[in-house]
Parts: sequence; structure tokens; C-alpha cells
Amino acid sequence: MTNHVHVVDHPLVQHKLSVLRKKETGPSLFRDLLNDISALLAYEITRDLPMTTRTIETPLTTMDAPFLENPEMCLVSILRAGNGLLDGMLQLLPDARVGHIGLYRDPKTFRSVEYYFKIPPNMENYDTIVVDPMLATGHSAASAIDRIKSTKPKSMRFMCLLASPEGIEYLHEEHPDVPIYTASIDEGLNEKKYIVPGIGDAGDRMFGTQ
Ligand SMILES: O=P(O)(O)OC[C@H]1O[C@H](OP(=O)(O)OP(=O)(O)O)[C@H](O)[C@@H]1O
Ligand SMILES: O=c1cc[nH]c(=O)[nH]1
Ligand SMILES: [Mg+2]
Repeated sequence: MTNHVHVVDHPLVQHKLSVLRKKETGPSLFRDLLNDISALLAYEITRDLPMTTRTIETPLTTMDAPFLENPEMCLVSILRAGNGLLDGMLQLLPDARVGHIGLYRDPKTFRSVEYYFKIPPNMENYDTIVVDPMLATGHSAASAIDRIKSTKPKSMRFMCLLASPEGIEYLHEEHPDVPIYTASIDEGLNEKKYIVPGIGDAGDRMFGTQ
């Protein structure tokens, strides 16, 4: 399982995550921190993208310079909270396409319910990163990935801020081919299936809706 999970334990990520977790951190600072952290996570999740070389001319000479083999990227945000990760990632990947999948978690069954789906055509061209801050039971991520897989993207990765051990296990069972990148693996889930210690409801904290 662990080969498929990458915990980004960079000091800047961990410091910013601790400030973001605090209950007194309001929506404005919460969003700013999430922007910073998501840019740092984007840096790590793209670390092993395949490279190629092309001959270029600098003002001084000719060289074989490294370029991304496939610069076509697509980010897919799981609404609402996934949108909080987009701006930071787009700082590093400004040409990425962006898809959206609207899911909410039913508070009784904890299963995800889809209400929106819009992604670019020709997904087979795109290395795709599915983003959502929270991997709790894993149902939302697994069903989003199911849906996106049916469009046959070139490759797929999943990025979150926090993951629970249960969510990692479930997602790995359902989609063993999709690596998971996270800033933390927290202790577990409470009786309402919230991540503990966690950050609370990511969407509500981001948008001040509670
Ligand atoms: O792993 P799971 O148990 O499926 O839970 C995680 C999901 O719950 C949250 O969304 P929520 O349903 O609160 O919707 P929101 O983003 O609109 O607030 C979160 O952003 C994930 O999408
Ligand atoms: O801890 C959790 C679990 C699901 N959704 C959230 O926003 N937070
Ligand atoms: Mg929510």
C-alpha cells in the first residue's frame, strides 16, 4: 500500500498545515494557506513526470534542454472543497485544463452523490490530477476516479491535504493504479466519518458556510 502513498513532509507544508488546522483560523487565512500548500504539493506530485530533451539556442550557444514530455495536464476538482486547491496548483501549471465533478457526501449513508460533471474532451491526451482536500472514507475520491477513468485519461494521480488510513485503504482497493499524494495521514475517522484530528469540514471552513 505505502508505495502508492506519498506524504509530503516538507517543513513549509507541515508548518502551514498546523496553522490551517487551528480552529481559530478563519476563511481568509485558511484559503491563503491552502493556496501555498497546494502549490507545494503540486511541486511534489509532478516530480516524476517523464521528461524529454529538445535542442534550443540560448543567447550564447546551442544545448539539449529538458522539457516535459507531455505538457498537457488536466486538474479535476471535486466540488466544492477541491476548488481550494486549484489556484495554488495553477500557479505552477498555468496551462492545465480544469475539470469539475460535483459530489456531496450524504450525511447518513456517507456515500457520495454526484450533481455536476464537466471535463475537457480528449482526456486521453492529459496527465490528470484529481484534487480534493479530504480523503475520509474514500468514497468521494473513488467514485470521482471511476467517473474520470471512463474517459480514459493518459494517467491519473490523486492529491489531497489530509488522508485517513481507512480512506487510503479503500481508495487503494478500488484504484490500486492511482497514486495518492497528501500532506498528512491523520489518526482516523470519528463516528461522523470526519478525519481526526483533521481540520473539520473543509468546504465550510474555506467558504465560511457554517
Ligand atoms: O472521503 P469521503 O468520506 O467521501 O469524504 C470526503 C468528501 O467530503 C467533503 O466534501 P463534502 O461532502 O463536505 O462536500 P463539499 O466539498 O461541498 O463541502 C470533502 O471535500 C470530500 O469530497
Ligand atoms: O473530515 C472531513 C471529512 C469529510 N469532509 C470534510 O470536509 N472533512
Ligand atoms: Mg463539506
